[in-house]
Amino acid sequence: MCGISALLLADPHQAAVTELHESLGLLQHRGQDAAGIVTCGHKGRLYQCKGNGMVRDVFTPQRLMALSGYMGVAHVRYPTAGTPADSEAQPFYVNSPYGIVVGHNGNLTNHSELRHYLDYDAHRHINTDSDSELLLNIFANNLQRTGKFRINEQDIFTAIQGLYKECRGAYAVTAMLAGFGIIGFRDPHGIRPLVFGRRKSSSGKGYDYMFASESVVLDALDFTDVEDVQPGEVIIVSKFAVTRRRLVVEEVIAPCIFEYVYFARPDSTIDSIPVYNARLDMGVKLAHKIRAEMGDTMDIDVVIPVPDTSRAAALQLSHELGLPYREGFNKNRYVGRTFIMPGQEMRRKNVRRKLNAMATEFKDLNVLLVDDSIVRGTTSQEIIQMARDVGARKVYFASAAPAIRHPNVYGIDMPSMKELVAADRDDSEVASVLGADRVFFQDLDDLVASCRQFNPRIKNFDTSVFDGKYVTNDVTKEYLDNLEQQRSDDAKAKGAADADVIGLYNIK
Ligand SMILES: O=P(O)(O)OC[C@H]1O[C@H](OP(=O)(O)OP(=O)(O)O)[C@H](O)[C@@H]1O
Ligand SMILES: NC(=O)CC[C@H](N)C(=O)O
Ligand SMILES: [Mg+2]
Repeated sequence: MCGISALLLADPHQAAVTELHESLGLLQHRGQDAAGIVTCGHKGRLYQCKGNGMVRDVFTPQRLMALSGYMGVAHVRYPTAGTPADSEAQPFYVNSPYGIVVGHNGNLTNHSELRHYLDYDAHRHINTDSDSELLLNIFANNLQRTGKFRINEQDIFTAIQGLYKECRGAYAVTAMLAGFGIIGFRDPHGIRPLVFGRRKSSSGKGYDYMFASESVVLDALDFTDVEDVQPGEVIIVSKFAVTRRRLVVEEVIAPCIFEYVYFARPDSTIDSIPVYNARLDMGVKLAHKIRAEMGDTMDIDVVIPVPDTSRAAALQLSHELGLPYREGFNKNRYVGRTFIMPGQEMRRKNVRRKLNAMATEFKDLNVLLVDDSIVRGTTSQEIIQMARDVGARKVYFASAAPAIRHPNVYGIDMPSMKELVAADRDDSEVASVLGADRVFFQDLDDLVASCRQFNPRIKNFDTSVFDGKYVTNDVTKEYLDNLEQQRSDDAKAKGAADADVIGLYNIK
């Protein structure tokens, strides 16, 4: 998952960079590998700073001061395609036509085809292995075809209409045309989120406009009239007007359900579903399942969350079961999310660095640990052991999401079935691998109901990691086999040398 934003200020003398930078701080949980901002100022000149690292590492005060201009695009990266190279940090830029900048959240499922097309037919040079650079060049190629000296909104709609036909997979995009304005659009299935809002300009004249992956950004920056960009919709904000059109209305709209389980911040609302409330309800439904399965044999003394994301579900679960809730694991606030870190060894070490079990909350007790999900089992395996080390008697483990048995191809880096601990195991086998006395997984229908109750207009979600049903029909067995070969941890470790490539973008 990545985080994206774009901002256009009504007053051309104000600087967008401060709030773009702030937006990245608020979206850091969506990508910890790279960060970048491109702004556009006087005479349509673009200013860029991007590279590998957390937001706090990439942007020094001096670098921020150099990013002048009243509009811009920003990005935090969690790679799902290409390599971890600095050169794949976003936003991406091409000079022709007009000067285009793009920030992409998602993953294209037909990138090989697009790469071939851009090379052989469109004759566009692609400098990295990133799928986002391909998306940018498809957009650029389609804009080029309009052949205009100066483009207008209709030309942009036409170019994105073409892109919708050509790019398959998941993409929420923020873009900027030099001197013209900013654009936000979402793939026709609405797999990845994007919100849009406005606020009165502090200059007293007109409105500022902003796009962001999550509503928390717009809330924090005092934007009002916040709404979701609709699947297949394009919103263009120029210096003079806001123009929007829903170019494609797909039969199946399928926002990624993993946003509600794990990715999004709890204080965000995505597609009219408040993430925190959905998580609370996941806890209620999971409690019902545990009660039904354990019946009179229920011997749990205490419910303990696995910080951070599971807290909401665990709290409500304990309430529903009438059991005490205790924060038995203390979290080191300076260690980021471990699931989105690259490489199993790094993830494993960081679980230990991040969470510390407090003996007083475990000693001689039967504990129920609650997490939002079990993916590779890295976290659960480590913390079950920690709980035992400090004297827990029995350790039960419950997951607010169902067992994850299939790869993700839409922007979460879970490409390899072999790495998923529940891929070919039943619940008791998973319990034994994790070292738990018993595991409980949420039922998929319950997870869907927890989210859908807040917006019944959404008939489907992308639940592919649980049921193997992919909303784009190009995800075949052959595709998944290839993905496994190219992006498993082992494959990525072999290509790790690429991480040193700076390419055209040198911030050092
Ligand atoms: O089974 P695994 O492969 O370990 O993946 C699942 C775990 O990873 C995530 O935590 P993470 O530390 O990334 O973030 P959090 O602090 O937001 O919970 C998630 O919340 C689970 O705890
Ligand atoms: N997680 C994402 O949204 C990743 C975006 C893009 N596929 C990349 O790897 O940079
Ligand atoms: Mg976690």
